[in-house]
Amino acid sequence: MSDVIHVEGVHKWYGDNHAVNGVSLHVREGEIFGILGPNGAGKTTMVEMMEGLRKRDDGLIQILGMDPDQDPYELRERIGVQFQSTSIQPRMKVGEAIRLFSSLYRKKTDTGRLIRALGLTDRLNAAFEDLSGGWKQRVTLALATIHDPDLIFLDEPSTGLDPRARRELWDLILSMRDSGKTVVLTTHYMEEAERLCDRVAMFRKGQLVALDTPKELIRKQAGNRRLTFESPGADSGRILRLPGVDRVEQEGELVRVYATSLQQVARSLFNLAEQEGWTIEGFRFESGTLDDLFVSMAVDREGV
Ligand SMILES: Nc1ncnc2c1ncn2[C@@H]1O[C@H](COP(=O)(O)OP(=O)(O)OP(=O)(O)O)[C@@H](O)[C@H]1O
Repeated sequence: MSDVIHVEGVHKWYGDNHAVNGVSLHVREGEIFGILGPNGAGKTTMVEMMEGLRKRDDGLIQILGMDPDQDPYELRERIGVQFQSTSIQPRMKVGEAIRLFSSLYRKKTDTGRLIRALGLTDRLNAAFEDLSGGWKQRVTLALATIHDPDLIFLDEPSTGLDPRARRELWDLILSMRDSGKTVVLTTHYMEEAERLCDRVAMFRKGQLVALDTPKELIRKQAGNRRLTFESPGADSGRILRLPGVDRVEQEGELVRVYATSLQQVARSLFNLAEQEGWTIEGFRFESGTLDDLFVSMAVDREGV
């Protein structure tokens, strides 16, 4: 598989703020590549430098073999960028928006097919502002892909959608990959990244701190597995001092214990409960999620 995106040692400063700090990564043809990180981590800056919307200060970026700072117009024909729904005229009808966007590109495509694929046939006469969140996202997806781009950038595509609309949108994104497109997706939802992404890049304070498949990221992360139980009397301070425990979370009666060796910690935990006279109910082992990884990375790096 060839690389569609090649980023090498890229930096961006806003005054003294080192917003992107020496990032290198490759995105392969036909994958869904996730970009994750807390607010202000540099995700938007990184993605917009790839799209040719912001200029880098240092390093190399090649998108489909082009330098976005040198060939922005050529690049625009080959990539699709999903705009926020707020950038579309509220009274514009769906069909009008599709015709308008289609006229902006040299490449002429079968818009009828796209309209059918996204299920928009019955919505062509609806004004954009009258659509629900899920339909608005479908329209912005149609507008981003109207010129049949090879590479599609999606920025938090499922924000504000209800669970059903989110799942439908995920199916659409997966079908794009199935048809050979490469998708770069920025998201705050770990579940979205786990479900959709072939590989995930985690950003923090302008740096790339991890890059792998969601499964490998979770597997490699020490202490990302946990055991969970309910107990009215559990003392999280005491549990944290048990050998092998990395972290303890307590929400009311619910306790989550993160550890590398869960078996050993489970034994000590039951002993502790017996000594201290508190009960353990609903005890279970749970495998880690990207959410856990995200939190533990934030904790590690903040030193909290
Ligand atoms: N146009 C700008 N001018 C000055 N500083 C900026 C600009 N855009 C972003 N920044 C700063 O650069 C850093 C990275 O911001 P960026 O928006 O790229 O992060 P992000 O990870 O996309 O955050 P979010 O998830 O909140 O969108 C932040 O400290 C932000 O305040």
